[in-house]
Amino acid sequence: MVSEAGTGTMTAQILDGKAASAAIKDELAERVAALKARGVTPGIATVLVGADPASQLYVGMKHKRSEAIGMNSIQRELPADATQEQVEALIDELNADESCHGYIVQLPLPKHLDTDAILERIDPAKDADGLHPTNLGRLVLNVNGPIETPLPCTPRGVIELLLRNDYDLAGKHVVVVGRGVTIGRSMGLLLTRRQVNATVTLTHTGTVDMAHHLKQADVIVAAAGVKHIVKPEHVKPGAAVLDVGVTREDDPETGKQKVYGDVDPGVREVAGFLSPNPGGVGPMTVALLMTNVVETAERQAGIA
Ligand SMILES: Nc1nc(=O)c2c([nH]1)NC[C@@H]1CN(c3ccc(C(=O)N[C@@H](CCC(=O)O)C(=O)O)cc3)C=[N+]21
Repeated sequence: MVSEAGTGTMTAQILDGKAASAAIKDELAERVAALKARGVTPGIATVLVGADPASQLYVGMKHKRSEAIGMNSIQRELPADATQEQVEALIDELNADESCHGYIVQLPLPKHLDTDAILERIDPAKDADGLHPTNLGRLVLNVNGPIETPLPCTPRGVIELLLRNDYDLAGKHVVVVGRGVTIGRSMGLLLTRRQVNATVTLTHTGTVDMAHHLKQADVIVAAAGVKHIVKPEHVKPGAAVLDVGVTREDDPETGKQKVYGDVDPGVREVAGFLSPNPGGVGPMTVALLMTNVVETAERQAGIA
C-alpha cells in the first residue's frame, strides 16, 4: 500500500469507480440470470417529477445500466406541477406492483411537495436508496449482525470502492465532511459497524477548525457539496480522499455547465488514494442501487 509521507510530490493512486462498478455489474448480471432461471426478473423503477436536465441524465443512466444486466426497468414521470396526491398515488401503485422489486424517487422534488411524507410512503422493503426511516432505524439498531434491509447506496458505494481496491478500513480514522442524510450521516453509521470497524469524525458547517480535523484523517469522505473545499494543505500525505460532492457551475472557459467536486485538484499530489469526481463514487451509487434491488428480489425468491 502506498503511504510514504515523503517530502517530494507523490501522485495518488486513482480509486476507479467505473472499473469497480463494472465488476459489480458483471457479478449482478450472474445473479439476475439466476433469478430469471427461477422465473423472477428483478425490476427497478424510478419516479421523476419535473424535467430537471441533471435528474433526467441520472435517471436515464440508471435505466440503461439496469437493462444492460438484464433487469426490468420501469420509468415513471410526473409533470413538475404534480400534486402531493398524484405523487402518493404513484407510490402506492409501485408498492403494489409485483414486477417492481425496488425503486427510488429522484431527489430533489419540486418545492411544493412534502418530500418526507413521500419518502416515508415507500414500502421499506422496496426502498432502493436505503434511506427510508425504517431502514435507517434498523441500521442504527443493528450494529453487528447481518442486515436484511436495503443499505444507503452512496455510503455503501464508498466502502465498496475502497474494499475493491484492497483498502482495509479497520482501525482507520475517517473524517466525513457533511452531515446530509444521503451521504454524511448514514456514512458514519456504516463505517462504525463492527464489520467495517473504522473510527469516524463527522464534520459539518458548525465544525470549528475543519482544517485541523482533516489533517488527522487516514480517509476523507468529502460530501459537503461545496466546490473544492478540501485543499492539498488539509490532507495528510498518503491519505485516501473520496470526492463525493457535486457542484454544477458554468465553466468560465467554455460557458458550459461543468461538475465540480468537493476536492481541489491539487490534492492528487498529496493523497495516497483518490476517488475522483466524476469517475469515482457516482458510478458506484448506481451499481449499489441495482445491488439493493437484486438483493430484495433474492430475499423474495428465498435465495440467501
Ligand atoms: N433518490 C435519489 N437517489 C439517488 O441516488 C440520487 C438522487 N435521488 N438524486 C440525485 C443524486 C445524484 N446521483 C448520482 C448518481 C450517479 C452519478 C454518476 O454516475 N456520475 C458519473 C458522471 C455522470 C455525469 O456525466 O454527470 C460519474 O461520477 O462519473 C452521479 C450522481 C444519484 N442521486
